[in-house]
Order: sequence, then C-alpha cells, then structure tokens
Amino acid sequence: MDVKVNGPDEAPRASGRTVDGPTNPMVTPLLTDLYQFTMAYAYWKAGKNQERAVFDLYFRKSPFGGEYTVFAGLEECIKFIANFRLSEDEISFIRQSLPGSNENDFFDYLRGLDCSEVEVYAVPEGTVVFPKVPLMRIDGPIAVVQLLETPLLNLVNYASLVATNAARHRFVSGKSKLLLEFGLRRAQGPDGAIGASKYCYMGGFDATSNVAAGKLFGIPIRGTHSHAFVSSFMSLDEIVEKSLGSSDGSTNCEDFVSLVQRWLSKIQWSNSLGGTFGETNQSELAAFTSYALAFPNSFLALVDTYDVIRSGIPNFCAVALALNDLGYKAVGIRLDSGDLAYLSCEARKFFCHVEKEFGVLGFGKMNITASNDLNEETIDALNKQGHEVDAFGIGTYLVTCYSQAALGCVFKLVEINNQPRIKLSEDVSKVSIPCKKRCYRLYGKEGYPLVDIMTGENEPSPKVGERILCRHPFNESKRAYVVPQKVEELLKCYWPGSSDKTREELPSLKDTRHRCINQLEQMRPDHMRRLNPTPYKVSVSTKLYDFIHFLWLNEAPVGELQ
Ligand SMILES: Nc1ncnc2c1ncn2[C@@H]1O[C@H](COP(=O)(O)OP(=O)(O)OP(=O)(O)O)[C@@H](O)[C@H]1O
Ligand SMILES: O=P(O)(O)OC[C@H]1O[C@H](OP(=O)(O)OP(=O)(O)O)[C@H](O)[C@@H]1O
Ligand SMILES: O=C(O)c1cccnc1
Ligand SMILES: [Mg+2]
Repeated sequence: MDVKVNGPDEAPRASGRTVDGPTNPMVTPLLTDLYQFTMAYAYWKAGKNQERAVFDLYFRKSPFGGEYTVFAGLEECIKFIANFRLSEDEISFIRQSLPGSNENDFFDYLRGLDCSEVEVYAVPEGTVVFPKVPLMRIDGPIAVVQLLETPLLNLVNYASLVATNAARHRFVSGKSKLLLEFGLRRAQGPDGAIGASKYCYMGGFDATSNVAAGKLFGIPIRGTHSHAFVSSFMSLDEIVEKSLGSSDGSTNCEDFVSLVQRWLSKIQWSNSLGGTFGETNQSELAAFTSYALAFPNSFLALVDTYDVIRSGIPNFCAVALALNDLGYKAVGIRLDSGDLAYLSCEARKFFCHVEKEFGVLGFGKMNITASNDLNEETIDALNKQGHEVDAFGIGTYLVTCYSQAALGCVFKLVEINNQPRIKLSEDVSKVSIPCKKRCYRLYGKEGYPLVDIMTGENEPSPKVGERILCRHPFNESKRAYVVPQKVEELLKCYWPGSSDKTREELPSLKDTRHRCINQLEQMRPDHMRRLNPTPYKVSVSTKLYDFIHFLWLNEAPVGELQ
C-alpha cells in the first residue's frame, strides 16, 4: 500500500502509520446525515460522547432474489476512518448549521476528533457474506462512531450490491467468457461509474471501458468502436494513406484497400460462402479498412450498423483476410443488436467456412463480442438457445443494479458501556442481534461452508471436530448440530484504535478479486443457482440465543388485552 500523509491537519495516528485517503475526495466527515451531528452534540452536552459503543454493520436479505452477497467497500471505509479529521472550514459550517448550539467547547471537541479510539473489525473485502452476520463491527466513543454510520453505509451499500451483481453475471456467463463492463455512460454519476468499474472487476469482470478507473485502480481497459465510426465513412475513396507494412516489417503493401477488395470478391465468389450476400455496404468496408490500418494488431469490428449477415460479417472477413496476408491476426467482431444467439451462430459458421475455404488456421475461433441491454436473464436465455459469444459487454443493467436498487445495509447499536442492546420490531427480520460478537464460518466434510455462527465475545470459539449446536437466532425449532472440519473466524482487525492489536493489511484490488472468485467457487452449487436457491444457514450459539431472548423479554413491554 502507498504510504502518504493525507488529511487536513496531520497524519492519522491510530495505526502508527499513514493510509491514503478515500478515492473520492467528496468522502469527508461532512458526508453524513445532519442527525449524526445533532446527536453528537446532544451526546456531548449530556456528557455521554465518550461512552463506549459497539455497532454492527449488516444487511438483512441478499439482493437479486439470491442467497449470497459479495462484501465490498471495506478498503474505502478504512481509508476514510484513517483520515477522519474535520477541517476548520468544515467545523465552521457545522457551527452555522447546528440549530441553536454555540458552545465553543463542542467545536474544540470536534477539532480534536479522529478515529484513534475507534476499533474496526471486518470481514475481508471480497468475502461471500450472508444476512445478519456483521460485515463490520465498529467499537468506539459513541459520538464519533455515530458520525461514521452514514459514510460507512454509503461506502458499503452500493459497492456490495454492484459486486454481487457482477458475480451473478459472471455465474450465468460461465468462467470461460470474457466480461467487459461498459456502464460508464449510463451509471449514476461519476462516483457510481468509478465504483461500478472497481467493484465489477472485484466481482469477477475482466475489464472495463472506463479509462479513469483503469488509471485509478489498474483495472485492464478494453474497448471496440462505435456505430458513429462506421457511419462517418462514405466511401473507400476517403482512404488516402493506403499502405501497410507486414507485421514482421519484411514487406510493405502499397495498397491495402485493393487487397481488401480482392479478398471481398474472393469471398463473394467462393463456393461455400457465395450466395449468402451480394454487394456489401462500401462505406462500412471503408470504416473497417481504416480501422485495420490504424490497429492492424488488434482489429475488432462492430458489424451491425447496416446488415450483419449481408454486409458486416463479409466485410470484416475481407479485412481480416487481408491483414492475415500481412501476418496480422484480427481479433473479431462485436454484435450490438438483433438476435444475438442466432447472429453469433451464423458468424461462427461463416468464420469456420472461411478457415476451411482459404486454409487460414484459427479463423473459425475469431472472437465474438455481444452487447446491447444484456443482463442475467438475457444471458441465461442465450445459454438456453445456444450461442457462440465469447465476450459480453454489459452496461446499464449491471452498473445501475436495475433489478434491485439498494442492498439495505444497516448500522445498529449492539452494546453501550459493556451493556448489550437490542432493537425490537414487529417484523422479526428487523430485530437486531445484541452483544459484541464473534463470527465464524464452519465448513463441512465436503469442503463447503455449512453455516455461519455468531457467539458472544468471550465464548470459546468452535473447534474442528467438536460438535456444536447452531441455533436460528429467532426460531426456536430451527437448530442443528455441526461437527466442523474447518473453522474460520470472519471478523478481523482492520483498524486497531488505541489497542495494540495488529492491523490487517489492505490487499490489492487484484488480490481481493481473487479472493472473491475463490470464495464464490467454494460455495455449494444449490446456494448459487438462480431459481429458488437454498438459503445458507446463519445461526447463533446457545448462549447467545438464550441471551437474545432474555433481553427481548426484558425490553418488550407486556401488552394488556381489554
Ligand atoms: N437470442 C436472444 N434471446 C433473448 N434475448 C435476446 C436475444 N438476442 C438479443 N436479446 C436481447 O433482446 C433485446 C433486443 O433489443 P431491442 O428490441 O432494442 O432490439 P435491437 O436488436 O437492439 O434493435 P435496434 O437495432 O433497433 O437497436 C436486448 O435486450 C438484447 O440483449
Ligand atoms: O446496452 P448496455 O448494456 O447499456 O451496454 C452499453 C451500450 O452502450 C453502447 O450503446 P450506445 O450508447 O451507442 O446506445 P444504444 O445501444 O442505446 O444505441 C453499446 O453499443 C452498448 O449497446
Ligand atoms: O468499447 C465498446 O465497445 C463500448 C464501450 C462503452 C459502451 N459500449 C461499447
Ligand atoms: Mg445498445
């Protein structure tokens, strides 16, 4: 990780060394809800601001009708926490904005505020996670931890939603397909776009078209060309510079345009290819030829501007064969409209015929990229019909998370001054799980994760080979014994605050992506399927179960029937 002093006044102190600030400079202590500041003031006024509080950040239901979620956004959270200081300018804005509070001492308190007394435990970024289990546990003086609530939720909610969406698109496409994120133009503003590129890569995409994201995060950047490039050409006469040297530099073709034309007529007159098309669109041929002259080593053509079968594919093949004469290997085509299953199969057939007819080895394996309003459903439909697509370019549905707007992560108080707290609700799924907890993932005989279990902080941890009762947190009759073959503690220390615990390093984006891909591959297939997936079990220890229900009864007033 880069070591750099960052922050308004001085470097953060808690870890003993400095951490870069968040990617987006808008992520400051003011990127929070007003009520966090009014509560901070009221805590301070009541002399409660230094009381030690523990909050859990978790979600209640996995998105997109699925049973798994990818946890993302942690690195940005830690970068925010590490650099949490209010500038003078920010403090004077708070002074103007807080209703009726003018006490200088409060603003002196804000001036000295940082996260050096805050301790953050979290599940490693890129981990597959499940409802109710804390993704982050934040322990610190209540006023400052409340100020963190909104920015941490903001940094985790969309990141985890879009990483999960990407993982789902990867799952339906299969491991062998190249997945390209094309969402920049349709994303929710610049931060939505940059976040989408980062977290789609984390969730299993291979590359993005977003150049800024490539520079910021080292994500591979890829792209083709647009319809505008094709329709900007009127005729082959526009091509003035026609020469192209061979790939090894040994010869020079003075008139690449004529070479392309010769190949086009060979294709037209060939036994197996002739008859499927007559005259192709010559302005399209000009565009492809021009593009090949600019990028002879990476020629990929968008073939659907005029007519895929009668023009785009033969024109592409003519240019690709001309390139082949000079030792270059064309990359392939992109389809951006029509029946992508049918057209990809027709394109593949055509390429295979070319390979056979002209003896160009490997021509049949030409890359076929598809785009145009793709999503999980359309890719699933293509799979069912049979297709020849090698790469999917996906934008709108992916980055806007069209099928679910938000993950719904929440931040709930579970302990104050060592006293466990519970939040009750008519809706059982909204009742919080009290206490500062430890969380474990238990693995079964076949190597799959079986169940996540939460325990009180001071309970002994589950042990390999030792039978443990895992209880549903709220449903008395749902319980199971587990003899774990492997026990993994989920929450690790990412920000030690004033304690002397060692801090987990923030891994590189590539390492987090690997972690995510490995985690997804480890899951039992029935948890992953799109239709009616089996819910993964999330449980509590007997001791925690008993305590939750004791506290529940203690806090819930008994109703009176009239
Ligand atoms: N074989 C297929 N099975 C299921 N869905 C498909 C198939 N081929 C394409 N689609 C999807 O069908 C939709 C077709 O979009 P649309 O009706 O806008 O037509 P289009 O091909 O884009 O035409 P236009 O040239 O007017 O843009 C897209 O969402 C695309 O991903
Ligand atoms: O379809 P998406 O998943 O959002 O993927 C990105 C789309 O963006 C481009 O289209 P363009 O901006 O030219 O618009 P159009 O396809 O609507 O004509 C591209 O050709 C894709 O169709
Ligand atoms: O490079 C592409 O083909 C591309 C990039 C963004 C959006 N649509 C397509
Ligand atoms: Mg489109």
